Amino acid sequence: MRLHGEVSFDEDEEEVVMVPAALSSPLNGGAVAVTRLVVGYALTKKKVKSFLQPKLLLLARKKGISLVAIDDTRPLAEQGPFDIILHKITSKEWQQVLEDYHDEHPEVTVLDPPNAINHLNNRQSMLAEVSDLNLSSFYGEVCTPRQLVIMKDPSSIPTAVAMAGLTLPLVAKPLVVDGTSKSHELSLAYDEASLSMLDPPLVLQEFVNHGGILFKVYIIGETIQVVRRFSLPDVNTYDLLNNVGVYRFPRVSCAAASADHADLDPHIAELPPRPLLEKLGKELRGRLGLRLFNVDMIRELGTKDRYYIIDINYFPGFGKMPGYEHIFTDFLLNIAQSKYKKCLTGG
Ligand SMILES: Nc1ncnc2c1ncn2[C@@H]1O[C@H](COP(=O)(O)OP(=O)(O)OP(=O)(O)O)[C@@H](O)[C@H]1O
Ligand SMILES: O=P(O)(O)O[C@H]1[C@H](O)[C@@H](O)[C@H](OP(=O)(O)O)[C@@H](OP(=O)(O)O)[C@H]1O
Ligand SMILES: [Mg+2]
Ligand SMILES: [Mg+2]
Repeated sequence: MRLHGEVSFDEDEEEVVMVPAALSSPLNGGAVAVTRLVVGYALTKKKVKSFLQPKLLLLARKKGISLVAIDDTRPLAEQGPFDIILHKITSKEWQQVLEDYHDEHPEVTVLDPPNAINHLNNRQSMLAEVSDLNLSSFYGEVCTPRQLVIMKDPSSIPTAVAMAGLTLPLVAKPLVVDGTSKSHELSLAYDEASLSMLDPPLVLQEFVNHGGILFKVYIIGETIQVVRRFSLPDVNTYDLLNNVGVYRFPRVSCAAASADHADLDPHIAELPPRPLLEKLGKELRGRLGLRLFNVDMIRELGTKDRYYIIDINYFPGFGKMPGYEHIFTDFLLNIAQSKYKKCLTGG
């Protein structure tokens, strides 16, 4: 772990060494460590507004964490030094800058590695990582809806869906997830013929009735927090028989408005069991190689413990999580602590 090297003397003439937060114990020679953790961030304006809220900035400062904006008009190598780089920029140029920087500075923690994030930028690879989870001994079964990727030729979609045996209705989702509003333009298709009106590349995912409530499972390192959100309403047989066509629907479930206090059927609103979420979080961190993400999970209507993962988001709207400022600052400090311990033990 690199010390930040700023040595100064406080009023008691006690040597004070500016070091990363991990070095919170007294240094040899009696110098008292004044801890400081430098976190460089590369985020969009929208993300800075939603994530770097005053309560986070204040608490970070109290905990000795400096959050420093990375200037994308200057070479990254001329900025810093950083202990951690936090980012959510999708451009290939930025990914290359970050990878080159990390080659030169392996001691800097990158949250999260671009090649791991890329898995979530495609709705096929996103769920491929979780299609074979075997968590049934942990209070429930977690799977993914059947889906079909369509790369081109809209006219081929009805036949492809019939051949794949997918059950209507289907949710049509852009294949690429790149942070643009287009990647969130979803539609619900009620009949096969109408599918030829869709615009590939896309993924067609079987719609699973789930009582109109979705569970957002936020994961920050080893911390897991689940909230309820309003979701699309169920589609019953009558709806299917009396509707044709493909209908765009607005972004649902990412609104901050939680459904946690709504008057809901307990069978629908009951949260997934904690042991299941803990096991799921551990599995996904390992499989995805990520520490900052959330999972959209639904419970199939009428079942007690059959869950579907329908979406995974990198660095989502943590600012909507109750108490996120405490969770996130502790997460950053824990990274520094574990690096410091590795330094001490040569681990
Ligand atoms: N297979 C499905 N079955 C039932 N409902 C679904 C399914 N897929 C999506 N939905 C509904 O559509 C909403 C949006 O889907 P999804 O989360 O995949 O889109 P998104 O653009 O990635 O959203 P965000 O990233 O903002 O969470 C879900 O919150 C849920 O309400
Ligand atoms: O925290 P939830 O409720 O899940 O909402 C998030 C969405 O799931 C993400 O898809 C958004 O990220 P992108 O808009 O970059 O895809 C993300 O946008 P953000 O990165 O601007 O916060 C959030 O809207
Ligand atoms: Mg979602
Ligand atoms: Mg998403």
